[in-house]
Order: sequence, then C-alpha cells, then structure tokens
Amino acid sequence: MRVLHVILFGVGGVGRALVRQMVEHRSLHALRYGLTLPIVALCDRDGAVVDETGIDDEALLQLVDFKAQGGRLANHPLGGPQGDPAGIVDIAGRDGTVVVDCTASEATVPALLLALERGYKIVLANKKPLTVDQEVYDRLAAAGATAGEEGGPAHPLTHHLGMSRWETTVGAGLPVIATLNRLVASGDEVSRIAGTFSGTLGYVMTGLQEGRRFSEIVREAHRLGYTEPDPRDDLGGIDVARKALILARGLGWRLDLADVQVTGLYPPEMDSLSVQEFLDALPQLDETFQRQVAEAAAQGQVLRYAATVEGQQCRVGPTLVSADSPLGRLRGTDNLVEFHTRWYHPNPLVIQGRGAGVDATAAGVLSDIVELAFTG
Ligand SMILES: NC(=O)C1=CN([C@@H]2O[C@H](COP(=O)(O)OP(=O)(O)OC[C@H]3O[C@@H](n4cnc5c(N)ncnc54)[C@H](O)[C@@H]3O)[C@@H](O)[C@H]2O)C=CC1
Ligand SMILES: N[C@@H](CC=O)C(=O)O
Repeated sequence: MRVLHVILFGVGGVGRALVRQMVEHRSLHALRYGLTLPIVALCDRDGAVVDETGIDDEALLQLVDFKAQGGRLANHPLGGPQGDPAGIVDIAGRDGTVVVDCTASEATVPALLLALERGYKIVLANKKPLTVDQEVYDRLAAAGATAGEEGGPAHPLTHHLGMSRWETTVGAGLPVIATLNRLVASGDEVSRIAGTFSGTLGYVMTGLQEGRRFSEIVREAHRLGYTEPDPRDDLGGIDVARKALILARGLGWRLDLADVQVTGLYPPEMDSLSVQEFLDALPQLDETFQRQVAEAAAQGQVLRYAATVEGQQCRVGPTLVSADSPLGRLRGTDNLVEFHTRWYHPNPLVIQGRGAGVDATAAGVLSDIVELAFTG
C-alpha cells in the first residue's frame, strides 16, 4: 500500500469538507489506487491535533464537527496550542508527507518552504503564498527542480513535475492550472487568458440580474462559503487579482500583486470597518447596483466582473457585456476561463463551471493530493 501522510493547515469550510471527503473515499483510494492517506496533523489558527500514526476517522469526523460549531483545536481534549506552522511540519513530517494549505493566510509560507526543503510535497487552496513576493513564488514553484542555466531559479512551471499542486487556487475544482501547464509544456504560445474568475462575483452579478438586492446576495454568498473570510477580498477585486497573478506567473511573467490593475466594487472608506460592520453597511450600496443593472438591461447588457491576462499585464474589474455573450449567459458561481493561444485560435480553449464552493474545492484539493502520491 502506498502511504502519503497528510498535514492539514486550515479547518474552515474547505478544510472540513476535505477531511469528510478523505474519510468517505478511503476505500476508493485503497481499492483503486492502493493508496492510504492518514492525517497526521490537523491545525487551525492557534491549535493542533497531532498523531503520528494517523488520527482515526471517528476522531476526525468529531473534530470537524467541533470546528464547524466554532471550537478551537487548542481547547479540544485531543488538541493543544500551536503558534508555529513550521514547527508542526518539523515534528509531524517525515518521508512521504504532503502539507495541505486550506488557510487564507500568509503565515503558512515558512511551513510550506520547510516542507519543500525536507522533500515533502505541498498542495495549496490558499492563494496568498503564491502571490506574495516573486521570490517566494519561485521557491514554491521550483521545488524539486535543478537551478536555471545561470544558477537562477528553475523554471516556474516545474512544480507540475512532481512536488506541488495548487489547482484550486484559480477556478476551485476546474482544471485551469493543469490546462495552463499543459499548454505551456507543449510549447503552445498563450497570448491571452480572459474571463470571470470569481464564484462570489458571478453569484452576485447574476443575483442582481434576477432583481435581488446587492446586500442580500453578498451576505448569502458569505454564508454559503463562496466568499473569502473577509468578503471585501472578493468585492474589492483583490482575490481575482491574485488569481490573475497566479496565471501570469504560471506563464513565467515576473509581476507582483501591485502590478495588477484592480477596480473594486465598494468605496475605500468601507475598508476601515470590521467584517461584521461591512456586512451590516452593505445596504447603502443596494441602490447604486440596482440602477447600474437596470441601465445595462435597457441596452441588452449585464454586469460582470472580468479579468484579462495579456501582454505582460493583468487587469480585473467590472464590465458590461451583452446578455447573449458567453460571459453574459453565465449563472451563479460559474467561472469561465478562455485561453487564446497559437493552436487555440481564433476560437479559444474554454473552461467553464462552478468556480467556488467548499465541496467542489475540497474535491479539487483531494485530486491534487492523490495525483501527488504518484509523482516525484
Ligand atoms: N471557499 C471556496 O469556494 C474556495 C476557497 N479557496 C481557498 O481556500 C482557502 C480556505 O477557504 P475557506 O475554507 O472557504 O475559508 P475559511 O475562512 O472557512 O477557512 C480558513 C481557515 O484557516 C484558518 N487559519 C487561518 N490562519 C491559520 C494558520 N496560520 N494555521 C492554520 N489555520 C489557519 C482559519 O481559522 C479558518 O478556519 C482560502 O485560501 C480560499 O481562498 C479556493 C477555492 C475556492
Ligand atoms: N472567494 C473565491 C473562492 C475561490 O477562490 C471566489 O468566490 O471565487
């Protein structure tokens, strides 16, 4: 039996769905792939449960229920405090370990880098480690590869070869990163990537079209687990900007988050509010959106939040499109990603489907883990 020991950071919506799916599919993985995936550490923001033999399934399910009710692992009878993710990798890691990041925090970066230094594998749903400094991206992406020709970093697509996966960082469970990597690996020339990359903003825009109030739809998207922990990351465009940057860096472009041109959907004075205050203040934006959507509808148009990666530049922001266009016909959390390339021309290669949701995302993370068990 092949064994991959799992250290999981983040037991929020995606992390909990992942644990449930891992437990549910244990026999599938054993019978079909001869694979077992013991979870040796489960970590939240300030606590952890560690068991080097693998936390048993009954305890895992109990722990995710405890987390769903707002519990902290530091206070659980099986758990204890932790303030240092790299320390967890140090004590719980061993040959054949995969570190899975389902947080929305930069605090995991040292743990991920340590994991790669030790020869462990990594899977990220978290976009932040990939969108901080270019140097961190290079180290995460180039793991396991030899240095580039002048001793510089190895090519930033080498993660595809075996040590790491971050498929769900763009388009949740949709195969966007795998497609990008395959296009690049084949020598195809990607000239433009465009579309709508946010499940939350798709849900909001199509909800507005149905005549619903902006505030009501955003609160619902938050409750359903589509938004980032702070929904301003979605509404301000920074989450889509991160996705655009991940795609651009995947093409080998050397850009930073500050280089992405971002237009947000709420006024900057709302940045100083707490998350709850922001959610409470949303009705003040209802009328503006209602008017914009009505004006657009009168012209046969709808509002979408679009992204473009082209000519060494990334741009994200609201735009009006024909209600009859591919973007205009999208519904709910669906994303649409077009790859315009030398071989996919004039018609682009298109990926479309659910782009947010904890179950689809967790399933994407689980596929990444299973794939990594057979690489490297
Ligand atoms: N929800 C979705 O549809 C999708 C989410 N993602 C990404 O997956 C990640 C998780 O998303 P959700 O589960 O929805 O968010 P969430 O807010 O429900 O869960 C994140 C969890 O990480 C924990 N955390 C924060 N810092 C930590 C640390 N240093 N160590 C351990 N745990 C820490 C938080 O306490 C929280 O419980 C995010 O990065 C998000 O961008 C990606 C694709 C789709
Ligand atoms: N908040 C994000 C979740 C996936 O990355 C979105 O709505 O797309």
